[in-house]
Amino acid sequence: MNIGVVGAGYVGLVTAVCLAEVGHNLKVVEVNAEKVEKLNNGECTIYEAGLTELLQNNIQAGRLNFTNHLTDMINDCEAIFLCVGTPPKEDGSADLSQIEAAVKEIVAQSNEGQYKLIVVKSTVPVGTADWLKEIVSSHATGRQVIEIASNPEFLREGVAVNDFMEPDRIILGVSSIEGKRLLEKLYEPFACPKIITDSNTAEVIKYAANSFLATKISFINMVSDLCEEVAADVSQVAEGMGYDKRIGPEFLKAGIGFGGSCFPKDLSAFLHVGQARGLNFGLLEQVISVNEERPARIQKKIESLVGPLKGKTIAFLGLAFKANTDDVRESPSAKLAALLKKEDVTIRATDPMASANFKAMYAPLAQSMDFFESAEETLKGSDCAVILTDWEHYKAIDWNKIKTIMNRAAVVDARNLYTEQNLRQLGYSYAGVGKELEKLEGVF
Ligand SMILES: NC(=O)c1ccc[n+]([C@@H]2O[C@H](COP(=O)([O-])OP(=O)(O)OC[C@H]3O[C@@H](n4cnc5c(N)ncnc54)[C@H](O)[C@@H]3O)[C@@H](O)[C@H]2O)c1
Ligand SMILES: O=c1ccn([C@@H]2O[C@H](COP(=O)(O)OP(=O)(O)O[C@H]3O[C@H](CO)[C@@H](O)[C@H](O)[C@H]3O)[C@@H](O)[C@H]2O)c(=O)[nH]1
Repeated sequence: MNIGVVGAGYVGLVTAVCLAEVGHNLKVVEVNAEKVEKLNNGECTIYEAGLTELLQNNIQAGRLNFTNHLTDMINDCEAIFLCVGTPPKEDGSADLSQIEAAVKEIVAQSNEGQYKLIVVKSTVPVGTADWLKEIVSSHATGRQVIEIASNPEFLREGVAVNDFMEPDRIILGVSSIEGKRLLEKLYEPFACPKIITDSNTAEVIKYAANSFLATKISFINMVSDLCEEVAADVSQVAEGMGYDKRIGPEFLKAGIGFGGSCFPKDLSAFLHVGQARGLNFGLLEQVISVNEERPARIQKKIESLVGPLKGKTIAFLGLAFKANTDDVRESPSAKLAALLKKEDVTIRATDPMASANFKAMYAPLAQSMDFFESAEETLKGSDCAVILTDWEHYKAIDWNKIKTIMNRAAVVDARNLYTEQNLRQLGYSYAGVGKELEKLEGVF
């Protein structure tokens, strides 16, 4: 099938590459000319495991290309996926201006008489597809046959290719037999449950899924605070809860809280959607509030190990909002850095993939920080190491050697990457999240 994608960001690029991989012909329109040039040369614009190889293979196979102009692709494609941004407005609601502009452009450029399905993959509030249908009918000049469908995306950054190729489910919010048939044919190569529904239901599924996952995280973070008070171990609490099939083990890792381009913005938007209808969505307010307190809690842990912060040097291991991505949107590291800078702290920072993005996105803050390539270089002369991103290779750091180059042997492990006993045996003062095992040492 000939398919178009609007927006070559994290979702658009992965969608296009993966749909090309299963045999479709993809044309991607992206406003950023630099991205288009790089992508057509087979250069991946995001760090995502396995993506570069698939990008290059599919360009070579002639199934994938990128352009700056909608006119280059619009009338060849039966389905056009919208993968543009839906960032938060100041009041927390979703800004749909990129979606609106893209739909108006598609309508303006579409040939008359030709059926076209616009598929909204961006995360949008309930009612968006219906609103877009009104825009289409009020802007269509003649006999364009343009339909809107909703197909929310559930991929996670870092494992996006795998998530796209082997999804847990596919949600198809459609309003006609023609739209349903087209999407079923398009997704035929994917063997997973497919839920065919209306667009309102599809839109609610996406926000509800993200809000539920974020609720699990804030719940375990709340419990982890209690564990610290009563000398219990949150990792074992999560394990003990997770074996219950009704709860499940995923998304129960306590830490510095959730970040990224999705959970914070989608929770705010879902809260806004509920409140706008006069409903009690206070549960989500609490989920957000627990999450917002996490960086300050980590700051307190640093203080508990090194004393007053003024004039101290703190080493940040990790700037990405989680491992295996170069994305720093809503990164907890930026929130902690802003708090520590108020205390006149020197921050030395490193990340294997995300330093450049961090410097670009948090320019004024980043200018007051020092960046290094390796963890070892970053830790030199520091008073405390803070593990902020759960990069696997941080597990292999030789902390025995590092002790000799740090100013003080102290580690705050905001991701519970290490076992406290090991670091304490090496002579470190150590604080994880949700475990004050010092009190239990010698018992187990
Ligand atoms: N990032 C994720 O993991 C993820 C997962 C699922 C859903 N989503 C949702 O998908 C949407 C996109 O997210 P993202 O992370 O890919 O965003 P992004 O900012 O990485 O990418 C959006 C891209 O669209 C381009 N763009 C904007 N308007 C355009 C237009 N009119 N024509 C062509 N290109 C245009 C931008 O230049 C940018 O490259 C959001 O609604 C997000 O909530 C994101
Ligand atoms: O047990 C956990 C799991 C995650 N996190 C944090 O939660 C955030 C989000 O993690 P994750 O969900 O893995 O990353 P995203 O790539 O943001 O993916 C989420 O957001 C996407 C955009 O909507 C959805 O498509 C995905 O299904 C949804 O998992 C990160 O800061 C993680 O460090 C925790 O603190 N504890």
